[in-house]
Amino acid sequence: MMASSQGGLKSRRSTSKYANSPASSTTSCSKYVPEVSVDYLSSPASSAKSKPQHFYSESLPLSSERSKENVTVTVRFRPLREIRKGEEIAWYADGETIVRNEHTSSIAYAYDRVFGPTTTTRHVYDIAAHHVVGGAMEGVNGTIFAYGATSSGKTHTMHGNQRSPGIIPLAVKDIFSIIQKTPSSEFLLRVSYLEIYNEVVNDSLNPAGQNLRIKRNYPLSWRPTRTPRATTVDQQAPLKTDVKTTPPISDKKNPVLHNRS
Ligand SMILES: Nc1ncnc2c1ncn2[C@@H]1O[C@H](COP(=O)(O)OP(=O)(O)OP(=O)(O)O)[C@@H](O)[C@H]1O
Repeated sequence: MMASSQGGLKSRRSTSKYANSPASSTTSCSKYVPEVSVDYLSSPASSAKSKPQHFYSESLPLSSERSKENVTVTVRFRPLREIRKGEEIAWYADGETIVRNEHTSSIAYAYDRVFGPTTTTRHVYDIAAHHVVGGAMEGVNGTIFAYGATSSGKTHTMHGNQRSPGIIPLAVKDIFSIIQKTPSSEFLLRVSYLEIYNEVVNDSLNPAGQNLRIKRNYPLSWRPTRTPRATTVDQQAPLKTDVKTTPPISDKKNPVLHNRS
């Protein structure tokens, strides 16, 4: 299953948040546009093991025109390859918002959006993710993450391949396209790629960055009065994938990764 959220303008050059297994990217503008971030989360859903093997659920944000909610959940069915092994369809997409049980039709669940097995990742992106990326470029925090049982299609959806790029490459393409169309602004892009597996955080881009410690980006003495700020994974060495379109912005709040030792 995947879920996404959007909301809350970031303060200018505020600390970005990370904590994902596949990827996260942060974009900020050094002029008047506040720092924006797009985070991707995806992890094997151990709790979802009880689900039928062929049930693929995934959530992504819906376009703001379609939903006024800040958090939206969508489901994407992947093609049932297991049918060759005798597996049967247990759940199916009944229209655009309902997942219905094949055997007991009265059992059904409603989501913000349901995508059938023939839906392309591009379509999923356009409907469910594009507006989060656009919002992030305007300073609104956004998160898109995939959640689902093993082999349900999280990697296919988020990462994809050359023929069918996933949400992450499509988002990156959009981000650069927006940057190109905004010559009056300067941008700093940061990308980190982390894996969280069995409660252990590893930097997928740096073999030395294993078993990382999760830190908070506010002092322990400080207690949030309203919305808590995000917990971040800090990194000791500069991120290998920094893409700079301007001289780096000096920001003491930028995260630093530390090995857990
Ligand atoms: N929408 C889809 N269309 C076609 N093939 C798909 C689709 N979704 C997933 N697959 C295929 O199903 C298989 C499992 O998908 P994938 O590896 O993305 O699952 P996963 O959820 O990332 O699994 P794991 O949690 O074990 O890493 C892959 O061979 C993938 O190519």
